[in-house]
Amino acid sequence: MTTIGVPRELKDDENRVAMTPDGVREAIAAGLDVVVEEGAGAGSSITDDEYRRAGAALAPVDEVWERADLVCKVKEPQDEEMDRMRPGLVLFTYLHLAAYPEVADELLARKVTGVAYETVQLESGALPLLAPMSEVAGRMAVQVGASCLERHHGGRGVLLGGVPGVRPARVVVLGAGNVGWNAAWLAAGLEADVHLLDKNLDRLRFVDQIHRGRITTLASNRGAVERAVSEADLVIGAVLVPGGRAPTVVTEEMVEGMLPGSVIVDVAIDQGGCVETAHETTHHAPTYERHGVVHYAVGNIPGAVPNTSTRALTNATLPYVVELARLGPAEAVAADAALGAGVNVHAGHVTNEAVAAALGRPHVPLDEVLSPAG
Ligand SMILES: NC(=O)C1=CN([C@@H]2O[C@H](COP(=O)(O)OP(=O)(O)OC[C@H]3O[C@@H](n4cnc5c(N)ncnc54)[C@H](O)[C@@H]3O)[C@@H](O)[C@H]2O)C=CC1
Ligand SMILES: CC(=O)C(=O)O
Repeated sequence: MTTIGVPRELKDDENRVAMTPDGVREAIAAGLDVVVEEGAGAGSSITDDEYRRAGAALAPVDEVWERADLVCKVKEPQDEEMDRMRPGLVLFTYLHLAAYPEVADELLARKVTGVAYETVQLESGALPLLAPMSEVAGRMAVQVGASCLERHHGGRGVLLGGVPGVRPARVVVLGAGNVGWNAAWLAAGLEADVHLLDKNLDRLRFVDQIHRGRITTLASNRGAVERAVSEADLVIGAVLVPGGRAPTVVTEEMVEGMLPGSVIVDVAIDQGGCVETAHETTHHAPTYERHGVVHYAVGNIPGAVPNTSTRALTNATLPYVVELARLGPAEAVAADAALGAGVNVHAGHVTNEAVAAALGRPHVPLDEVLSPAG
């Protein structure tokens, strides 16, 4: 019988866990075994007893990694976890290998099958396992941006919604996907003056219709970005090329032209960031100042609201976890092309084309190295 392992997360201030007790119940009902690290749910306010009642075995960390055929995590493996990577292990988690090439090197050398939540992709292009955390991060980007704008946090001292007689903050959102739309929606709800940019005009049409003009939509190009950013109190970076490194949309020169005390929240930092002056920060030390502009670029934003995020994540991942565990990776990717797109590395090869391009490594088509017949 396949065993699913769920270890505690080790990334800085990462309080999510990869499976809820309800998820465990469903996996057990599908005929699988689940072993959860003792205390893994504590950060999400889930007790060991809740996991036990759902049917999981609780075990110390070494036993979880040793017993599991499929390890479900939230974030990319940390340095302390690398020695646990072994040939044939299936690791299902956010990997963001374009931003963490050293993690890719380890997974390749250790011949792990690395299935990345963020590149599981439906035929429509949708990213069903990135979407829930993008919804959380987009909404949080507005609340952290509002806080960074406060004077004692280094910001311009502007209230997002203004007050009668005083203009609201100008919020510029780059990318109208799941992060960007959620951010724009929340900022508009707080009565900010919201400008949303994307290269995809159909997406802008959709947002415009839903919000009936309440959000100003703009086609994204260098000129439009430069003008929008120069007038912004808060800029939220939310562009994505699936699997690839984030394109630089805001250059250092544009940052130099921003208002003193304005704020950048670069949510796309987990793919390398779309603002040239952004580098990854942590929940412990989330901001720094560059050219008079406050930068916030936490790579695991939803980790700050784990009660919500853990549940939203399991809601989306569970069917794929069960599919992978029941069928094994070869049968599962043959049965579901969306999962195939999720396989970034297998048996020492990079099997996702966009990830290979971002890493500057050769791409080996998945069906050449992982198929039911093979
Ligand atoms: N830091 C964190 O904790 C988190 C980060 N993210 C990241 O946020 C980013 C955005 O994710 P989603 O909104 O889910 O992606 P998405 O695919 O839903 O949306 C991305 C949008 O960017 C647009 N785009 C691409 N290139 C562009 C360009 N040059 N100019 C303007 N628009 C462009 C696309 O047309 C698309 O509408 C990703 O990198 C994702 O990994 C998501 C969740 C948490
Ligand atoms: C998407 C991602 O990297 C996160 O939720 O942490």
